[in-house]
This record gives sequence, structure tokens and C-alpha cells, in this order.
Amino acid sequence: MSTFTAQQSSSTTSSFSARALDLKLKQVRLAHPEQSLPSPPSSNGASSPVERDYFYLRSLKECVEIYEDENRGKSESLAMLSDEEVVLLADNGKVAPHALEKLFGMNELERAVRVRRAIISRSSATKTLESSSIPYENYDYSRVIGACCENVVGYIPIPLGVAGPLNVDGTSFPIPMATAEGTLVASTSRGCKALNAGGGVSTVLVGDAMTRGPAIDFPSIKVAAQAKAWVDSAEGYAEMKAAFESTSRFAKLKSLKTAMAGRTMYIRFATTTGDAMGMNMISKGTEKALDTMQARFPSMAVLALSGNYCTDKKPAAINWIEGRGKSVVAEAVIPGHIVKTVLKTTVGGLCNLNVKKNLIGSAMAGSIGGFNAHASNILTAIFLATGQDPAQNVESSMCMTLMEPTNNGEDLLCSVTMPCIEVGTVGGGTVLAAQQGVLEMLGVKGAHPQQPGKNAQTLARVIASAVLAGELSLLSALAAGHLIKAHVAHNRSRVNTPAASVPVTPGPQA
Ligand SMILES: CC(C)(COP(=O)([O-])OP(=O)([O-])OC[C@H]1O[C@@H](n2cnc3c(N)ncnc32)[C@H](O)[C@@H]1OP(=O)([O-])[O-])[C@@H](O)C(=O)NCCC(=O)NCCSC(=O)C[C@@](C)(O)CC(=O)[O-]
Ligand SMILES: NC(=O)C1=CN([C@@H]2O[C@H](COP(=O)(O)OP(=O)(O)OC[C@H]3O[C@@H](n4cnc5c(N)ncnc54)[C@H](OP(=O)(O)O)[C@@H]3O)[C@@H](O)[C@H]2O)C=CC1
Repeated sequence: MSTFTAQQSSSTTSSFSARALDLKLKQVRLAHPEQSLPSPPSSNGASSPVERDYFYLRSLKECVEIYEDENRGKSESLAMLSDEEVVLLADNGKVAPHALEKLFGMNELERAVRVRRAIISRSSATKTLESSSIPYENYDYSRVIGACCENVVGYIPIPLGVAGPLNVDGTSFPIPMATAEGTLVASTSRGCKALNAGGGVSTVLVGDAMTRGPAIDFPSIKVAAQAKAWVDSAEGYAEMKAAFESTSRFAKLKSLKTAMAGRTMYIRFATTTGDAMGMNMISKGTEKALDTMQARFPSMAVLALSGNYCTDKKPAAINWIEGRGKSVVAEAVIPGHIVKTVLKTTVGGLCNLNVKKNLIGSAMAGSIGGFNAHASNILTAIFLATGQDPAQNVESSMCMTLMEPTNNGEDLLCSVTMPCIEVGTVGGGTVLAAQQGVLEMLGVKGAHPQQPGKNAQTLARVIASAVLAGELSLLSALAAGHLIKAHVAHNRSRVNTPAASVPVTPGPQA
């Protein structure tokens, strides 16, 4: 085995930048995985972690002896090893990379992330993760572990803009939007300006129920029908409700909808979930209710807690028709002169385009719940900013935008109908510090102190109102023929646009 001579003079060591030293060390480790590097002279005084790594890298055998010493706990043993030495243990199957937080302990969460980046980086084809611009430092990982993500290597920053403010039911709200699509915030702001000029948006909450729909098999259609009749009965409902509600202080069962497909039965549990979006809560309650049902129907077999009759994170007509999460309608009147001066179009032009695009165009396309221009743009940006589950934008963005002339054709009456806004202000990504900051700015952080559910409902009302702003502005830009002009101005970076690809010259056969 070749040997490596470390730079042992303290003056030479201090002339290394930490990064250069770190890279050098990694090269050595890759080339000589089994080698113990020489120790520094006692006068050296190497103190930074990188310097310690550089001078004290032990052999795999020594590292394993330290790590497996039964006289110490794992976190204590790992504290004696350098990052490089933990990477060495992981590379040799002694430490599971996804278990680093558990092994290091709660006081060393950033170290766990740093070491994992090194492990993953070096085993990947590109080897770029470790030195990449993906940030990982100064992040509160205690909020992430066991709640938001596993195998963490950092975090992805997304620009956060604020549109508005927007007057919703008499209160002025800033509209937080995390997005990488230039133009969105500007467009939503223009819509807010037009809406405020007409006195703002008024909203109604017409439903509040998260849903879960398990699939249950029975030996025959006869037994399945008996079970269905029992769940549909007052007695069955009461028994299921009691079992369901024993699992949570906040989840309250509102209805059970049953359906059969051959000998398989589906039950759509619909419940309020306080200020939580509620999927964990409702799944927990559903499991308990099915245990109760099983006692009555021993031959039933729960195939899956989710039988897609919910329907979570997938397009489905049942959500559009019955609603899921918060069902909100938001409405406003915009004076005709504001339509002209702020939106640069006319009441007639907007109404005509809305019918031809959002209603007839979507019908021609066979859309379910897509009777809008870009509800998902605004909703998803607010979801990301406020820590919602972004996969639920599928059904949450379902929206019908309506526009008609009012006040003898002078002004515009417009509305959005959104039956499935799935949001919470507790649980999931709402526990993260930055997302909590955004919820705080909106005055809806955490659980409402007196009325559980009010914070989440307010957030849903704000989202629907902001969607109305976005609809107005985009439709106006389309009606006026301004769309591409706006996107070239706000959405095409002159600094970062890469050089064009050079197509490979076609060969003689091509
Ligand atoms: C959680 C597991 C994986 C445990 O599963 P397990 O089999 O108990 O895990 P294990 O401890 O035996 O480990 C097996 C492997 O899992 C991985 N693994 C295990 N633990 C970790 C960890 N901490 N960090 C990273 N990786 C981990 C890892 O690869 C590990 O291998 P190893 O590396 O140890 O050789 C399993 O129960 C599972 O996959 N559950 C499903 C959870 C899920 O997919 N949830 C999705 C969200 S639900 C939803 O949003 C939509 C829904 C449900 O509503 C849609 C619908 O309607 O269907
Ligand atoms: N399991 C699944 O199938 C799915 C899970 N998810 C994920 O589920 C997570 C969200 O689940 P969710 O159930 O919303 O959140 P949580 O799992 O965090 O549950 C909410 C918790 O907050 C407590 N709580 C305190 N105050 C309130 C209040 N005012 N209103 C409501 N609850 C309160 C509840 O108490 P109590 O214990 O009394 O109920 C409960 O313990 C997200 O990470 C999401 O991505 C997403 C889709 C499917």
C-alpha cells in the first residue's frame, strides 16, 4: 500500500484553506481507504474539524473498534470519530446513512446531514453533492426529523414573493407566494389591485371535510350488501362515529358514503379536522372505525386504508362533486373603469373570453374541475409558502371561474368556486420555521386558540380570493394580447439563459 505524507508543519497547515484541505483529504481517502494517516506533532495544535480530519484519520479497523465499543453509547462513540471516519464506517456497511440522526443524537443533526452528503456524494456518478450549492447549514433540523423528511441532505430555497395586499372579507392580507415563475406575483398583485378597488372579495365556506376511502373485501356480494346496509344505518353510523372520534380531540365524523363494486365495498369517511389538513388524523380514525366494523363482520378483509375512493392526490370527479377539505366560493364586483384602467380590457371582453376558454374550452378538453385559467399557479405558490402538502394541489386547484356583467353591463361580477382546498395550519410542513413565519404574517399560525379550525378556514378563504385575483389578471392579459410580452419581461432571465444546444450534425443515414 502506498503511503501518504501529511503536511505536518503548522505554518503549511494554516496556509491551506479549509475547503482545499477538505478536498485534498477526500482525494486521499478515495485513493487509500484503508490507510491510517500520520498524526501531527504535538506542537501543531490542529483544532478545526477539517484539520483534525486531515491529521488523525484512523484505519477502518480502529474506527470499528471505537464505534462498536460496548462501554459507550453510539452517539458518544461517534463523537470520538471525525466526519471522514464516519464516512469510512458507512462506506463499509457499519453505519446506515439514513439512521445518522438517530445515531448522532439530537444535538448533532447538522453533522448528520453533512456526513450523509459526503456519503451520498462519493457514491454517486457525478460526486457533486458534497461541494454543491445545495444549502444545508443553519437549518433547524429538529423540526424536520420524524415529521417532514428522511435521508436529509439539505434544503431547497424557493424565492418568496408577496402579492397584494388583498381585502378578504374586510381584512387586508398580504399574499405570500413561493415560486420560480416570474410574472406570477406581479399578475396576482394586479388582480388584487383591481379587486380592492371594487371593495375587496367576499367569501363563503360551504363545506369542511377531509375524506378517506378504504377498500374492503367480503366473501360475497350478499355479505358486502349486509355490511353496507349496517354502515348506512343510524346504529352503524353511531358505532363507527364513536370509534372514529375516540382517536382525536379534533377529528369529528360528518358522514359516511358507501359504494359497492362486486364484493368490494368502499366507505368514504368525511370529517372535520380542526386546524390540521387532517390526513394522518383521518387515517388513524378510519383504522379504528374499521376495527369496530370487523368485530361485526369477521369475514371482511380490509384491503387498504386508502382504496382511492378518498381521493387523495389524484384527479377524481368525486372530489369535484362532493368536495374535499375546505369548499370555498369567493366573489367580487369590479367597477368597469377599473377593468379598463388596471386590467387594460373590457367587461364584455373578459366575460366572453371566460366562457369560451374556461367553460367551453375546458369542456371540449373533457376537463374535471379545470374550469379556470391558472388556479394551480396561485394555490401552489401559497401552498409552498405556507408548508402545505404540495401533492394535494391536484385536487385543491379544482376551480370554476365565472364572470358576468352586472350593474347594467357597466361592471364585472366574478367568482371562483373551489370545492377542495386541502390546507392546515398545524401538522405537516407547517411546523417548519420559515413556513411558520409566513403563517404568522397571515395571522393564522398554529391552532386557533378559541375555535379549532378557524385558522385553516381563513387560510382557505385567502387562497380562494388570491386565485380570483390571479384569474382576473391572466384572463385580462390574454384578452388584451399581453401574455407573452409580460413573460418575456418577467420570466426569461437574460443573465442565466444558457447557451443554445448545438445539434449533432446528422450523419449520412439521417
Ligand atoms: C416507512 C416504511 C419505509 C418502513 O418500512 P419497513 O419495511 O418497516 O422498513 P425497514 O426498517 O425494514 O427498512 C427497509 C428499507 O426502507 C428504507 N427506510 C426505512 N426507514 C427509513 C428511514 N428512516 N429513512 C430512509 N429510508 C428508510 C431503507 O431503504 C431500508 O433499507 P436499509 O437502508 O435499512 O437497508 C414503510 O412502512 C413505508 O414505505 N410506508 C408507506 C408510507 C408512504 O409511502 N406514505 C406516503 C404518504 S401517504 C399519502 O400521501 C397519499 C395517500 C396514502 O393518501 C394516497 C392514497 O390514497 O393511496
Ligand atoms: N397518512 C396519510 O395517508 C397521509 C399523510 N399525509 C401527511 O399528513 C401530514 C398532515 O397530517 P395531519 O393529520 O394534518 O397532521 P398531524 O398528523 O400533525 O395531526 C395533527 C395533530 O395536531 C393536533 N392538534 C392540536 N391542535 C389542533 C387543532 N386546533 N386542530 C387540529 N389538530 C390539532 C392533533 O391532535 P389529536 O391527536 O387530538 O388529533 C394531532 O395530533 C402531512 O405531513 C401530510 O403530508 C398526507 C396525505 C396522506
